[in-house]
Amino acid sequence: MSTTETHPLLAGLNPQQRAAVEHAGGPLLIVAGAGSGKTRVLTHRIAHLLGERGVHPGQILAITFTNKAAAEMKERVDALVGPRSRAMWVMTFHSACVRILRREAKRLGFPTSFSIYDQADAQRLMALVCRELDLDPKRYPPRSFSAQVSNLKNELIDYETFKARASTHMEQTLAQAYEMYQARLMQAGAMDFDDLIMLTVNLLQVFPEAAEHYRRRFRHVLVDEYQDTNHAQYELVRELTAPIDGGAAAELCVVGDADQSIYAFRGATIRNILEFERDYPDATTILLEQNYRSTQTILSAANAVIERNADRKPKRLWSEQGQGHRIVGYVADNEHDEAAFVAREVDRLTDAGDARPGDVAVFYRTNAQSRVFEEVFIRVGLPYKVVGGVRFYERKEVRDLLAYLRVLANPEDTVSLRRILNVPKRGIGDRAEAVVEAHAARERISFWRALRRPEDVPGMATRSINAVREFVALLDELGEAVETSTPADLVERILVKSGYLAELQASKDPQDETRIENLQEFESVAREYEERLDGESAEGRLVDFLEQVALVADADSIPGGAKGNPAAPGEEGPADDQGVVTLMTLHTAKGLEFPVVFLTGMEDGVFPHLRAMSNPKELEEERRLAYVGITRARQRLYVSRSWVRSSWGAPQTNPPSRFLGEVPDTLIDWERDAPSLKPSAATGPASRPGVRAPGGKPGPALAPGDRVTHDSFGLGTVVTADNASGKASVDFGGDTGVKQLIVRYAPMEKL
Ligand SMILES: Nc1ncnc2c1ncn2[C@@H]1O[C@H](COP(=O)(O)OP(=O)(O)OP(=O)(O)O)[C@@H](O)[C@H]1O
Ligand SMILES: [Mg+2]
Repeated sequence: MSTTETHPLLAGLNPQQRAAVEHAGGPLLIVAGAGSGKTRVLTHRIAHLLGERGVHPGQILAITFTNKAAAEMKERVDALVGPRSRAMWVMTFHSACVRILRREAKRLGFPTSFSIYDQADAQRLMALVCRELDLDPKRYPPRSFSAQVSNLKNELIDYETFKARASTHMEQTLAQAYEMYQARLMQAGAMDFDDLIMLTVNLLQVFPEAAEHYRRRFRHVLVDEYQDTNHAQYELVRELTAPIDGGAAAELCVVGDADQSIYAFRGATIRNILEFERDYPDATTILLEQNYRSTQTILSAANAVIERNADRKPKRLWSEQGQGHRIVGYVADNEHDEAAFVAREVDRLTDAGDARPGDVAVFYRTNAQSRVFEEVFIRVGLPYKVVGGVRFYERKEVRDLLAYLRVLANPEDTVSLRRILNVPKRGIGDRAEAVVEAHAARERISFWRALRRPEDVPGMATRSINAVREFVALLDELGEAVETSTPADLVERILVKSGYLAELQASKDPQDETRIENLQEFESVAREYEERLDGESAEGRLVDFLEQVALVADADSIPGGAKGNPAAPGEEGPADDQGVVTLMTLHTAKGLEFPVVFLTGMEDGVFPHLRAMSNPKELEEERRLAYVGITRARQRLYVSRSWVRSSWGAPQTNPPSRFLGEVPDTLIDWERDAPSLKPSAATGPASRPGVRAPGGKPGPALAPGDRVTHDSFGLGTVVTADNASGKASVDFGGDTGVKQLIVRYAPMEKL
């Protein structure tokens, strides 16, 4: 590679990558395995468009899958081209659609300030609809209806179409619920997440002027993680890149890896990538084969696993990074021991100067698995953050506050309005709510309009009428402040004027203290939003603020992000920062990379997920998820499983994950390949050299019959104790029953 004539932008790219960056004209598909630089090609391509081809940033639409990925891509482009990147749309499908729909909402019969219902809101609304239709929740579970409607929308099937072809009774009932659900959304001036995509596609299909506008605007459309687009998103891309009158279509560049498709359950279809060439006959395809991320050992493991999937184009990734470290395996006694092992290893790596906490990621299959890691990490003082999962925006108090804000932005938002009707308690009970609802339905007026004239509602008690009047007056008063206040000031006003804060402050429940902290935290979210406006006035920005919140509150939300936690993991982190360990699900890990990765819970029934084990198709999806997990690691990979794991509070033993068996033995060093808990085991991990306890503090020596007191479980009696392994089972009686504890980590004292 001669560097003398190479533009700096193109240095650091291999010939295939360079070709992809320089390609001009027809559609471009880049298919390649993990870590081969697909995302890097996208960012460099954008920089090249701006720098070499005179493209204006406003003409670029770059789509990523998660907010996190969008933020990272923006950062990378920013580093390459500077503040000019601001005019560019680098965002998720959902964010891009919101932007389009805000401008065009009127055409579709929605107010410009339409609300966005996330999954929880959508499920709530569906539950209301099912109740209104008098459906037996056992036979017609609202959650399942909500999921099915979501699937239909991902396939761009509206309720009319579905109704016309519904044949079974079940389908007809679903069609009815779908129709009413849409009507209620429309009345509320709200869209759910799937509507954002579907309605944008509708808009582009039904209004040629609108379509023309966006096709002329976006001359370059780039999509990362294309393998995870669903049908609706696929159509959206097609619409945006259709030829314009008397001109050419926008340039389309998509990158993806069929082996990393992990969202089939959300309607993503690998078809989109496998058949791109058929759908876009003049497409150019570029393959990338060199992996720049991982050691050969890690790649070999990933290749060995993914090879088991049928129907895939074989490809072999190679790396120039050498074999590197072998994979380290660990069989834990239980999930606490597994977490302790991870904590210990992180300690060891940091002490040895081999890694910083910020270099380390811990992956697990389901959100719930984070809790034990959190507990153990807190106990040993290992700093961490959870990405996704523990959802700040799903906490009750945060949702209540959001509901207030949404009602102020749009009082027709009935779901939100009903949520806060009696929160804090103000004497508007279920009965009053029900009569208002019935009245609204009879008079064909909105809930809000009915609420404004409580004296007209038949069957309302005088006391309720007064309570409703006060509530309406409160909203009117708050509503007057919307145009003149900043979102953070509005938050404060709501908390004070509604009495919400006072109620929490008066409470003796320690949980309510946490609630207050969360509300404070929310206020800082609003303040941070205002700071990001860069001097622009924040007054009257409620709708814009809510939109941003709705989007981060989506599946990949980063709760810690609101607190300004250390920046993104990996190469982008500030150099002087030790960072913190990142905990996340495998799904969230997509597209990211870390020097050190722990793949935990490698057990059949956990990963692969129990649900997937009897279904070959789903099992293949789980295997792709394993491939995603393994290929996040740059230098070191750990795999662990637990001998016993509690499931619904009861201990359960799972066989090792079949994916472990698919990794060649020669690649793994088992630090421990059997649990220490087996009845006859005389020596435990504590007695082994090289296995240190973090903190190193031995627990109290226990014997059966000893009395102990535990911070959470209270008084208990030791049933069995194995002082060599440091494990004990303790009977706490009552609902708690017998618990398996690792004595040195348990917040427990011997009496
Ligand atoms: N030509 C190159 N020279 C040096 N480093 C590279 C090159 N191409 C990519 N890399 C580096 O390799 C790593 C992986 O790249 P990138 O994240 O773009 O891969 P990807 O194909 O998008 O992976 P994934 O499939 O996991 O999304 C990054 O750290 C990137 O900077
Ligand atoms: Mg990528």
